[in-house]
Formats: sequence, structure tokens, C-alpha cells
Amino acid sequence: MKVVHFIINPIAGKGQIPKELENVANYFPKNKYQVDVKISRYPGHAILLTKQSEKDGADIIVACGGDGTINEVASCLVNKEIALAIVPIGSGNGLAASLKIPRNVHKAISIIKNQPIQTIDVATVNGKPFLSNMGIGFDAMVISNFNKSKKRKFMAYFKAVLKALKHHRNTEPLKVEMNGVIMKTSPFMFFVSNSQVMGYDLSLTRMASMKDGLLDVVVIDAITKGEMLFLGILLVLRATTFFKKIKYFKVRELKIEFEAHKNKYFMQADGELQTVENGQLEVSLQANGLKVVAPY
Ligand SMILES: Nc1ncnc2c1ncn2[C@@H]1O[C@H](COP(=O)(O)OP(=O)(O)OP(=O)(O)O)[C@@H](O)[C@H]1O
Repeated sequence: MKVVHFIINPIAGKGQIPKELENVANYFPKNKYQVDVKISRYPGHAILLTKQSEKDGADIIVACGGDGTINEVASCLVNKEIALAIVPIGSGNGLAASLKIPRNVHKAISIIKNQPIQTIDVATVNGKPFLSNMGIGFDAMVISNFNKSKKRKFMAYFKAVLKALKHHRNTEPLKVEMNGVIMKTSPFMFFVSNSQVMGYDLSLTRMASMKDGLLDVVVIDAITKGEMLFLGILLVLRATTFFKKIKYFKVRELKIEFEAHKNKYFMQADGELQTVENGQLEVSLQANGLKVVAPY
């Protein structure tokens, strides 16, 4: 008997629980599966629910939401035997796209029954896991604007991007140590990714793999507003590698220090805004840290 627990974020994406998930137990033969469904009631609740499911003997925990929900569930499953599965009902659904899990709820549920379990790498920033990506600069600004909007749909995200384009300044000076080399930079954006897709099928790291034991680092140098627009067009056309002010690195770990040493800085990790308390970040990767059910 396989024990499968669903944890649903009811405010993710469209803010409605799809019908397929309301009756999800019907998809699983009762002689082979024991299914339980739980609803996340507040930010961070999915962490508690995942820990309870672990105690209750779940074999698979299905995060139903976007990258934020997946992060809450997956953070509890690092180095455990329990596998993560995903039903992508979020807004951007970057990680699900990277793992080739379809947005169609019916198809995503079928994967849970039919795909073998495999392992992927898990990145951490200051010890806290992230599955997809983290960033300083423009992307953190977009997330900050997006959080202020009440809606979580594409238009809200698009407006958050436009607002960030209007007000963004390049980041304060950073000292970065990676692959034994020190780099000093004040970039438009400093982005570290374990996966390919950021969300809405947009990507800066299509060459990334969640099985190579390496992080993909993207540094976009300080740019003008005109160059920002040009970069946006290249992003949509999947041609950012032609942008001259973009640099790519593959690393096992890196250290980032805000040189001005102010009290508070911001970063985003898996689409959630976080504060950087002492201006220092250590990013590393744990190879094969998470079991997932995905056609990756
Ligand atoms: N009942 C709830 N009420 C309010 N917020 C919740 C609730 N349950 C979970 N959350 C929070 O909702 C946030 C957004 O969730 P999530 O990232 O899964 O969806 P999304 O933003 O629509 O998708 P994506 O990250 O793929 O763009 C998470 O930070 C999570 O902690």
C-alpha cells in the first residue's frame, strides 16, 4: 500500500482548487493507495503539514501550488526517503516546467502513479533549501512589487516587471567568490539557478541540469533602461545568450557579500522575498538531495 498525501495551496495561481484535486482520491485504486488531502491555511502552513505527513508514514507528498508551496514541502524532504510530487497550480510554475510536469491537472496526477522515483540536486542559501533559483537585484525587485499586488496572475506579474523596469537601480557593490576567483560587481541582476525555467516558460539558464551537481550563475552587468527592454525581448525570444552584458558560470558553491554592510538587503529564493540580515550569502548545492516523481 502506497501512502500519498496531497498538500494544496488554495490561493496559488488562479486562487481556486481545481475540481480534479477536490476528488483526487478517485484517481487512485483503493487497494493500492491510501490518499489524504490537506489544505494550506496560511503562509508556511505547508511546512507543518509536511512534517505531520512524514510522521503519518507518507511515501509521496504532493505539493499542489507554485514554487513557493513546493519550496515549503520540499525543504522538509531533503535527504529523506519520502518523494516529492507536484501538481502545478501556481502562477509561474517554474520548477514544474523544469521537471517536465504538465500544467494539466489530470496529467500531473497520472505522473504520480506512472513515473519512477528519481533524485535531483538541492541548492541552499545560508542553509535554507531552494529548488529553482535565487537572485539579487532586478528579480528580487519584481517579486517585491508582485507581493504588493493582491492578484497572482500573469498580468500582476507583468505589471510588477514594468514597475521594476521603471524604478530599478543596479545593485549595490557585491564581492563574489566562486571557483576560487573573487569578482567585484554592481550588477543589474545576480542570479543563481539549479533549474532551467524561472516561470511562465521564461529562462536564463536553459543549459542548467538538476542532476549535474552544479549551480548555474548568471551575472547581468549594470545596464541602461534601453538595454533592459532589449534584454526583455531577447528573453521572450529565448536568445539571451546573444546579450553582451551577460556572463554565465557553473559552480559548486559561492559566497556573496554586500560590500556596503548595511543592516538589511533583499533577495528572492523560489519566488519568495527574503531579507539578507548581515549582507552575506553562502550558496551551495547538495547533489542528489531530493527524491522526486517526475518525467525529468
Ligand atoms: N491559505 C493561504 N493563504 C495565504 N497564503 C498562503 C496560503 N497557503 C500558502 N500560502 C502562501 O502562498 C504563497 C504563494 O504560493 P505559491 O508560490 O505556491 O503560488 P504562486 O505564487 O501563485 O505560484 P509561483 O510561485 O509558481 O508563481 C506562498 O508563499 C505560501 O506560503
